[in-house]
Amino acid sequence: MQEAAIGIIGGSGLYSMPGLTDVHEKKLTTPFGDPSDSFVLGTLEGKKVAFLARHGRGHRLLPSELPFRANIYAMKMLGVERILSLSAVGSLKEEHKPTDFVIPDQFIDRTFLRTATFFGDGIVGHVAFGDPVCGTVASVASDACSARGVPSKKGGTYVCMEGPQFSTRAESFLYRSWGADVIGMTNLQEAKLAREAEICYATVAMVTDYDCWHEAHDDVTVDQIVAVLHQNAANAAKVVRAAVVAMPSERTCPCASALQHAILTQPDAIPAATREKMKLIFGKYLNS
Ligand SMILES: CSC[C@H]1O[C@H](OP(=O)(O)O)[C@H](O)[C@@H]1O
Ligand SMILES: Nc1ncnc2[nH]cnc12
Repeated sequence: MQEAAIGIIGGSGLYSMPGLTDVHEKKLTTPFGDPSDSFVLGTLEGKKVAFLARHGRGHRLLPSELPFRANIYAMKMLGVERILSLSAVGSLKEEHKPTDFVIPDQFIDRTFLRTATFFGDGIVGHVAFGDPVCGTVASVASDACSARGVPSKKGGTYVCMEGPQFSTRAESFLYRSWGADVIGMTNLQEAKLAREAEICYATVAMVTDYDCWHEAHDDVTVDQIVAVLHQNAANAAKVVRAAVVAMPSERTCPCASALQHAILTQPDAIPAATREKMKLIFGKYLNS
């Protein structure tokens, strides 16, 4: 049974979803271990949603410690078809001001300590990732910002760094020279795994700071991020609600069939244990 069609992942400063009704918690375990926290299931604007606090309630998990595979696998267990992620980001461009929202459509990977695939253990595959974000969910999120009067920009490149330290100034200048828009530590692995799980994914990136490149602004600190996040929280909740209302029920994007031409391994060469472990993700393509 589908327990929720829409998943919401709350990032730094967003550990619950205001306005949820009929709330109950569900603790899930997966072949990839436990998710960041229990899921909070409920109804938002008449639709069933599943909320997960990315770093756990109480903010217990570093970006490098996040159980990305368990989180996305658990979303799949719940029947989630679309994930809307909320994240704090630093701005790499003057035009993206603290409290503005950006809906990224590209990523640059600067992580090195994470596993970001469901493939392996005898099953090999490669999904297309040229467009790493679902166009439908990104448009819905962007329109929701406009409808709620939140300054936002649709499109932009998110640099995903390992952390937990913030960037050096040389790195920040480098990312600016690449034309990147925002920087954070969490979204790329979620986007990759959601694509492999054929779940649509997009992020509302909430600008909290100018990292450390801007001469007229102090270098980023957690205090500064938390202060801006408090200002952003009400806007984040408004945008999520508007996005949930507007999310179409049918999927017409390519995300739903991302695995169709991705698997290389001959079905009879896949170890039985891997086939069993991964049937929720790959099962419909392993029938022969
Ligand atoms: C709170 S400072 C850095 C921290 O904030 C962002 O988290 P999230 O993406 O979960 O909102 C950033 O990625 C870092 O993990
Ligand atoms: N400047 C920054 N760098 C990395 N992650 C962030 N999250 C919020 N601000 C950030």
